[in-house]
Amino acid sequence: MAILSLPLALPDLTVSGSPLRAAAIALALTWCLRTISYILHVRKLPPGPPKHLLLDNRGDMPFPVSQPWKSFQVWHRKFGSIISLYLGRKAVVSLGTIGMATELLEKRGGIYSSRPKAYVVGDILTRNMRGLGMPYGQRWRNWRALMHASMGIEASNGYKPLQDAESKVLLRDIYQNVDTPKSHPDSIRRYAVSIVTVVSYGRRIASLSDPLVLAQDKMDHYYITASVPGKFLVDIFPILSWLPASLQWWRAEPEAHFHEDSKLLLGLMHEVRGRMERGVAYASTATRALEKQGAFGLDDLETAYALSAPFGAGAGTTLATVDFFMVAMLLYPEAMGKAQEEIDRVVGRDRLPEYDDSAALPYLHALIKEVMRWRAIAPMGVPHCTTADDVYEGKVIPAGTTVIASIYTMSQDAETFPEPDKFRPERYLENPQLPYSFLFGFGRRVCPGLHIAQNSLFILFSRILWAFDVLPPTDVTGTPTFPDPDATVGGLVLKPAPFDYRLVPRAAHAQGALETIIITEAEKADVQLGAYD
Ligand code: HEM
Repeated sequence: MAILSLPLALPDLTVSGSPLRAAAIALALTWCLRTISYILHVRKLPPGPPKHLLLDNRGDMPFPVSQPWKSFQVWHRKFGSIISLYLGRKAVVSLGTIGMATELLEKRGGIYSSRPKAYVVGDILTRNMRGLGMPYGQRWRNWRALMHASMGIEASNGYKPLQDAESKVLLRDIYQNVDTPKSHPDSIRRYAVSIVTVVSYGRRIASLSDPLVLAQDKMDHYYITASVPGKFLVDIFPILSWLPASLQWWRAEPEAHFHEDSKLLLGLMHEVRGRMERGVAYASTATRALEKQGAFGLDDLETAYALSAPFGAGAGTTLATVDFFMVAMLLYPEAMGKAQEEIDRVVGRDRLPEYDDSAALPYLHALIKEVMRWRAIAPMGVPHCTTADDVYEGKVIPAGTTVIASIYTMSQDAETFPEPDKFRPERYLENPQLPYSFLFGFGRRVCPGLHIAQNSLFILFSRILWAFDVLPPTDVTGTPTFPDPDATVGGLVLKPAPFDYRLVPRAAHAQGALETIIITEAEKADVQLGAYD
């Protein structure tokens, strides 16, 4: 086991006077031992920016600390496709090519599939029961088996009727509000949220003010706030976690949230159990989990937390991708025109695009891939963590190292994607082997929701482009305003900085005909969706 990750023993509290004094001695001793182990390891790590004894590498970043993926790209160019650095006392290894990430995260997945330890959001706030951050091990395997059962290709196909109906409702929302384009993002969010709540609980969301949405938003808001580096000292100085619980001054707040969240999540799960007992539950991750709770090996609380994964990981990611789609359509109208031309040719004017049209729309598929590559919404994936020491090309990667797939660096690699900053769907037509799945991560932790996500993107993009032109807002003089494609907000998941767009019914459609199709289809969808209310 790596020295860096040795669970160092606490000094005997009974012989050192007061617990506080003992804790201070423990802190000092640990700090010394950690520093020694750091010096021993540092030369064996993969290359990277200079390692300092006291400071980490944040001060060396060529880009603002809030955009580490850009600094990683610069360092990959300078030091190679595998680099190391320090964030706090934590060794971080970044992988800058798809090949390298496949080699380590996939082929050596047995030791590269955990998540970095999170003292507050992991140990206290969620008791490590939220899937995205769950440490590798039996509980994660149980959880992941449930995710596969409810989001594999076949199960995902089962959600297509829902995505079909919800996207019709969305088209009507957009059509009826063309004059208030600022309402479109909320309409699209309602779509995305409704999909993940049906996936989790078999229950659709008709309005964003649904108590389920408000409660989950509140829960996720605290999770994100508590994850901000620096919010809790213990995440920077983990040895503080050795203090007796009664002295852990930071503990009360996340503990209280844990109890509140557990109540909410158990309540949502019991609601499904009740519907199952009454024989009115729609098939979902919850029904699958509860039908075979023993087989999945998850108790009630673990099951309740497992069911929260699609909301946390699936709504924001889909929305961010739709936002970048809008940005790309505004900046590259010729690509939008080509996709519309293909849709018109295949679908015509008398009906909406359907999933059955998928195979006949290669340009649209290329456009979806290019949106995701051009502005990767998860520029550093979700960090993995090693569970054993490893040696790669003579360099040591100790157990407990945070391992990042630098998806931004990969997606902007000019050798694989010439002129990477250009939005050019044609590149995926010219070379159908061009990588794309890396945008969903690597190895055993690869995104389990990727089929659901792809099905959503297909039906949303095809129908939006069939019905509307994406156009920039204009001022009183008619001058258009375009978004800056490099202005982004977020960290783990990126989205464009706030920007405006208009969705204008296409002139290609006779106005009355477009309205008739959109309204008639949405009315049929309302009836279908009644089953999920
Ligand atoms: C365009 C949309 C999406 C993108 C780009 C995306 C991307 C990712 C990435 C990069 C990861 C980390 C993989 C790794 O650790 O190597 C991930 C994990 C995950 N995603 Fe997605 N995702 C998307 C949509 C969704 C959807 C719709 C769902 C659910 C309905 C979902 C559920 C999850 C879950 C539960 C994990 C955690 C997996 C684990 O830790 O084992 N994602 N996703």
